[in-house]
Amino acid sequence: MSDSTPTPRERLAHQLAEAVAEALRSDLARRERALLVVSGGSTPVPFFHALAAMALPWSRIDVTLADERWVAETADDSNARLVREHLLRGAATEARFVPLTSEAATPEEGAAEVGRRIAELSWPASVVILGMGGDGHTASLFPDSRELELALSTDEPVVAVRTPSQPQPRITLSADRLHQAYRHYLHITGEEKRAVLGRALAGDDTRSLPIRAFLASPLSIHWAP
Ligand SMILES: O=C(O)[C@H](O)[C@@H](O)[C@H](O)[C@H](O)COP(=O)(O)O
Repeated sequence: MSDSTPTPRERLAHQLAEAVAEALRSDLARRERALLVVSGGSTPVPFFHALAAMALPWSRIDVTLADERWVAETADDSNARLVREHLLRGAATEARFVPLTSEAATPEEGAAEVGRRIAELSWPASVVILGMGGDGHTASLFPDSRELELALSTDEPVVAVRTPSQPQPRITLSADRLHQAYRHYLHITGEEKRAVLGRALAGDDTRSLPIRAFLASPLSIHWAP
């Protein structure tokens, strides 16, 4: 295989970027603005690069996050920083990015303001991109979070989340808000996550594997080894 041959994960990233770009174009043919909700972590980076290179009317696209760590945008683990560095570049800098943090010291104090900001976007979203962790979490819906029940049941747009397995306090779009989209794409890679997804598909206890909150409605699964 020559160096220029894309890896399966690179091909996956490009195929997903093409699907998302087509979805955005289709929605923008009938509405003034379109909303794209993306997840953080490491998996999305090649997808962000591929999408940023797509020819789109970026000035008519709003981008926000499925969740965020309550850290400054200068922090290494800020999802807003990840989006600004890897997606909002070139023509895509014209997109309107709406972050999930505020000046408040904690997500609990900032949730009302962030919730108002999120609620003002052009819902239903055109696309929600979900990732998944090895524990079956998606966004910041974690099995060991004491706010999981609330995040799965509230109609508030965002929920402040404290999770023993995570070093930072977080804020997440609620499951109800994440469901308010025309399309949901799950972007995962590797054998471990394929096995987790297989377990999730074989059961129905959402609290143990929160990704299950999105398996009962249309979900386009994008996986590469
Ligand atoms: O803020 C985050 O980390 C994400 O929103 C989170 O839900 C992510 O999608 C999974 O943790 C998978 O992360 P990786 O892509 O790094 O495996």
